[in-house]
This record gives sequence, structure tokens and C-alpha cells, in this order.
Amino acid sequence: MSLSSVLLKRLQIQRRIIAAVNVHGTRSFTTTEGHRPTIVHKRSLDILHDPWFNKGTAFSMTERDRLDLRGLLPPNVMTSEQQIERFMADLKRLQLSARDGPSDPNNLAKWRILNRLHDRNETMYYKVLIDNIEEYAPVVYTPTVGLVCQNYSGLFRRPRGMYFSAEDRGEMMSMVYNWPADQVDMIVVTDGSRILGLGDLGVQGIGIAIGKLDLYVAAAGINPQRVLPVMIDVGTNNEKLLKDPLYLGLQEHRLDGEEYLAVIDEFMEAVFTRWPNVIVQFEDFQTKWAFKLLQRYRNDYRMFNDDVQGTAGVALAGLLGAVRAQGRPMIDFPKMKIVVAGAGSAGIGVLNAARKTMARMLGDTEVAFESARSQFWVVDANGLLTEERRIIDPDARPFARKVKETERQGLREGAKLVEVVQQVKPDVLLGLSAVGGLFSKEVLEALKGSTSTKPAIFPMSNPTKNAECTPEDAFSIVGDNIIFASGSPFANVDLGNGHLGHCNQANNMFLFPGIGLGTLLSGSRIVSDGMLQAAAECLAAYMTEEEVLQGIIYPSISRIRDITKEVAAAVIKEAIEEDLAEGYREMDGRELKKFNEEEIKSFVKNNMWSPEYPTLVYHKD
Ligand SMILES: NC(=O)c1ccc[n+]([C@@H]2O[C@H](COP(=O)([O-])OP(=O)(O)OC[C@H]3O[C@@H](n4cnc5c(N)ncnc54)[C@H](O)[C@@H]3O)[C@@H](O)[C@H]2O)c1
Ligand SMILES: O=C(O)C[C@H](O)C(=O)O
Ligand SMILES: [Mg+2]
Repeated sequence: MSLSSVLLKRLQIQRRIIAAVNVHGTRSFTTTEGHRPTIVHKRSLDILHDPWFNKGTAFSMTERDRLDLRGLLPPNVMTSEQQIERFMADLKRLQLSARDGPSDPNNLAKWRILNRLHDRNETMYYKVLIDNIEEYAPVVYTPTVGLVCQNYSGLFRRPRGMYFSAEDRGEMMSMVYNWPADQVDMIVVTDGSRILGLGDLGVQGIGIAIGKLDLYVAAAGINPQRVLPVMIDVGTNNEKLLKDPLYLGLQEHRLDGEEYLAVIDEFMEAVFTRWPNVIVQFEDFQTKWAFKLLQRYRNDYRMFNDDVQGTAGVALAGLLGAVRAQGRPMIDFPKMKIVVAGAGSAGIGVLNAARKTMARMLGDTEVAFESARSQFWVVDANGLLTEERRIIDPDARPFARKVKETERQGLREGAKLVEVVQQVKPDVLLGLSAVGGLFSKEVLEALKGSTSTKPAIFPMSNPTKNAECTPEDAFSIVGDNIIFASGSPFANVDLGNGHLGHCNQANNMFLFPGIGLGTLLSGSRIVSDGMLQAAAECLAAYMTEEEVLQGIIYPSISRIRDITKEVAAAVIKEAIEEDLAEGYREMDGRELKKFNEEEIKSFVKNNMWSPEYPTLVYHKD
């Protein structure tokens, strides 16, 4: 029997099965009996990238299995009618927004154009991105990526990355082989449960994994053929998405408890089995799971959580910058009074890192650790956190103020942010609450009473509309003599006296690419606390004294490739010192250990991919 007749026979059998049983819910697109099947000589991504054969989300589950497509598409199978409905809804939305308002639709339109280029020509896409990073980082990354995730079902054209769903339990170990690359260096994975400050976006969260990996390529020079964005779809608790007939993900409530853990465990085992040297960055997992998963995997796998650990390092660098900006030595850091609004994965990560650093500066004793605690005031959705709070998240508990302390300060359990700022007169007001405008006029007025000569205001929540305040409000209310740093980019503010108020961007993008690259090139099997600390200290020391005194405490994004190289080198150096460095490809661990600082930097530079066309030669198999 010839190959095509074998295939034909298999297809005939499959077609009968598809027609008889609607295996995965009601939406399967069924082959019409009597239609002659098309023989394809391709599988996997080659089919999805071939406009003649691609059916996108309309590939039925059996077809996905037959053609090695499992995991390469979002899990919800659509009919061709639904596909058209989704496309039309998106088209109409664009026409409508183009009429109604100029700003966001423009960015979405730019994203579409860039995305199409990404699909056609990776080298050219990354050259455009790298050469114009200041202009396009806010399109492929925060803040536009938030809008992209919110509109993902409409924007979806060609799939990118892999999808593992709760339906794939027991299959992941084989599914990972559907990905065409034999080498994967970096995975960014999300379960879509807390995308930026936008909440649960379910399967649509894949956009954030793609955006982060764009920065890995642009900033860290990770080869784009070796990155893999991953979405783990365990359902969604977003009621709107659960009811939306055009939603691309599983329409059931999120798995929880042991069932949830079993899915993530299976995913980790599968990817590390196929790619033992990969690094997995956890991104935008809800706080409830962020810490648990980090503790569960960090000693056995090369992984880190960007929102907890990357953010902590970036904020720490900013806090140290704020000390320097006042003309004080860094060693004065343990004297800073810091009010943090938001006690989620990001806020707690920052608090832990800042407390540890203070304690180290104070002699690294238990007493020092305890005394550092009293420099922080945490305000969450229920107000000031004290030991009187009835239910306290165990990760936040160490930062609950003691009752005596609060009484002495004229405060109490649940006190409002404005009262806390009035009473504490902090040096720093830092927001990781995801509540846009939380630093209201009253709060900023209260900050005018700060005992600092140059108070620092860090509205770090993303995207732009979730920022706790705008720079205009901060400079106009608190005064010109402040340090301002936000999570999403803002333009500098004209202070009207011939001076500009500088807007820093305090975003984990200044660290995660370097942490990933440094870990990869060092060959360390884990991402240690020391490596993360080295990354943060490198960023903190990056700005010159002159810049810092002008309130410039973070580099401009146009320098992201350079700071990433420095951070990666610092991470490698620390990995060597901790005896974790096992080397990378031909670079043996023992060789690496002999490198001095300059040699480490050249090693990093020489291993960063640049967007240049290679010469291609055809070779017959
Ligand atoms: N700039 C960065 O690099 C960076 C990095 C990570 C996260 N973030 C941002 O941080 C935000 C929070 O992320 P998360 O994972 O910690 O989220 P989360 O939802 O787990 O935590 C939010 C916290 O804010 C508190 N909160 C809610 N309303 C409040 C109010 N009115 N006053 C004070 N606190 C309030 C909640 O109680 C909770 O503790 C998101 O917007 C995210 O984009 C920024
Ligand atoms: O994605 C960003 O811009 C920063 C951070 O990871 C976030 O979750 O907000
Ligand atoms: Mg994040």
C-alpha cells in the first residue's frame, strides 16, 4: 500500500470517528461526510504557517493530535462561523475606536503591524524593535501589551508559543515534542490569573509571555529561535470570559488545590525533560500561587518568578537610588521610612528584599533583621496592616505593625493610606496595588509633610491606567524636589521654570532579561538569592552620581541592552563565587571560573544574538 493510500485510509477512519463523536465539547468543527480529504505532506507549525491548509482554531481535537498540533493552538475549538464572527467583531471594534479616540487604537494598530512583521520575518522584526526600542517597547510590552491581552481573541491570527490546558493532563510529556525547536533557552509561562493590574484574563494572558520574550531577544540577545512563550490554561474565574462565545480558552472555573498543582508539576517535568537546560520565568500568576510555586520549584529547577523576584530587585535599586539622590550614602538606607501600598506578590517581594538588605547593612544579625521591620508600613485593600488584623496572609504577616507602635504613632488597624502618610511622614511612598489614582490629591498633599529632603514616589502598578498617580500630579502637588518612578512609561514633565521633572521607569524589564541571560550563560542549575541580589546591586550602581543627583535613578530604556549585559555579568560572577557555575555549551565551568570581570563581560557580549541575516545554504537530506 502506498503512503498516500495509507494516509487516505487513516483519514477515512478518522472522519467517521469525528462525525460520530464530538470528543471535546460542542464546538468541534466536523469534516463533512463525502468531502474528499486533502493529503498534506506537512505537520505541526508548517501547517499553521501554510495559508493553504491552516484552519487556525478550527482544527478539531483529533486533527490536532493527528497532525502534531496539540499545544500549538489555544484549547477552545471553534467553528468556522465563530472564527469569522471573532474576526468581524475585531474589525468593527477597530473601526469604532478609530472614530472615537486617537491614543490606544493607534498603539493597537502599531502592535498589529509589528506583529505581522514578527510573523513574516523575525530578524527584521527584532532589528526594528532593537533600533527603536524607546518607541516600540511600550507597544510590544507594557502598557499596550495589556490592551493586547484584553483584546486577544479578536487580535489572534497565527498562534505563537504553546498552550497546555487542564484537558492535556497526562499528555504534556509528549506534547512538548510538538514544538519544532530542539533547543529552548527561555520559557516565560503564565496561567493568565493576574495580567499586569488587569486581573484574570485567562488564556488571553499569553500576550504577556510573548511581550516578555520580545524583551529577552531585544535586551538580552537570546536567540529568537530558542524562546518559548507558554500559556497554562487551567480555566478562568473571569465571568465575562466564561460567558463569551468567542473566548479562546477553557470555559470552566480555574482548577485549584492539588489539581492545579498537578497540572503545573506535569508541565515543569515535561519541559525540563525535553530541554534540561531551559530557564522558566513565571509571570503574572496570582499572588495566591506565586509564592507557593516559587518555593515548590526553586531548589530543583532553573526558574524564578519575575513579579516577586525581578520586581523586588528593581524596586530595591530604586530605593537605594532614592537614598543617593538625597546626597546621602547608601548605608543610610536602613533609616528610610517606607510606606508600601499593596501586599500582593509584588509588594511582599519588595518588602522582603528591602528588609533583608537593611538587615545586612546593619550587621546581618537577628536583631538587625527585627529592627529593619519597623521601617515599613504596609497598607492593603483593608488599610494599614497590623497584628490586630484577623486574617493575615502568612507572607504579609512579618510586616504587620505591632499594636503598641501604631498607638504611639496615632494610627490603628485599617488606618487609611492618607492617615498613614500624614503620621509617618515617609521618605518613600511605593505603590503595587493595581489601583489607578490611589495616590490621590489628599495622599500627595500629605506627602508634602515628608521628613525627607527629596521624597520618592513610586507608582509601580501597570499598565498606565493602573498607576497610583501621574507624574503631573506628583510634581505639581508634592513639588519639584521629588524622585518619581512609575511601572509604565510616562513622559518627563515640564515644570514651567525651565526644568523638567524626570520620570523614571521602575519596571522589572531592567532585571529579568539579565537574570535569565546570566543564569543561562553561567550554567547554574538554580537562580540563587545571591544571584538575584547581585543583579539588583548592579542596577543600583549603574547610574552615575551626577545622574542620580538629578533624580535619574534608572537608565533610559534606550540603554536596556547595555544594562542587561552588565546585570548578566554580575549574575555570572555571583554564580561563580557560589560555586554554581557549570558553564554553557563549549564553555566549561572550570574555564569560566578563571575569567576576570572584563572577560565575563566579553563572554556575555559575544553570546548575545544580534538581528543580522545569516547566509543560507540548501542541503538535501
Ligand atoms: N513595575 C513593575 O515592575 C511591576 C512588577 C510586578 C507587578 N507590578 C504591578 O503590581 C501590581 C500588583 O501586582 P500583585 O501581583 O502584587 O497583585 P495583587 O492583586 O496580588 O496585589 C494587590 C495588592 O494591592 C492591595 N490593594 C487593593 N486595593 C488597595 C487599596 N485601595 N489601597 C491599598 N492597597 C490596595 C491588595 O490588598 C493586594 O494586597 C500590578 O498592577 C502589577 O502590574 C509592577
Ligand atoms: O509586565 C510588566 O510591565 C511589569 C510586571 O511584570 C507586571 O506584572 O506589571
Ligand atoms: Mg508581571
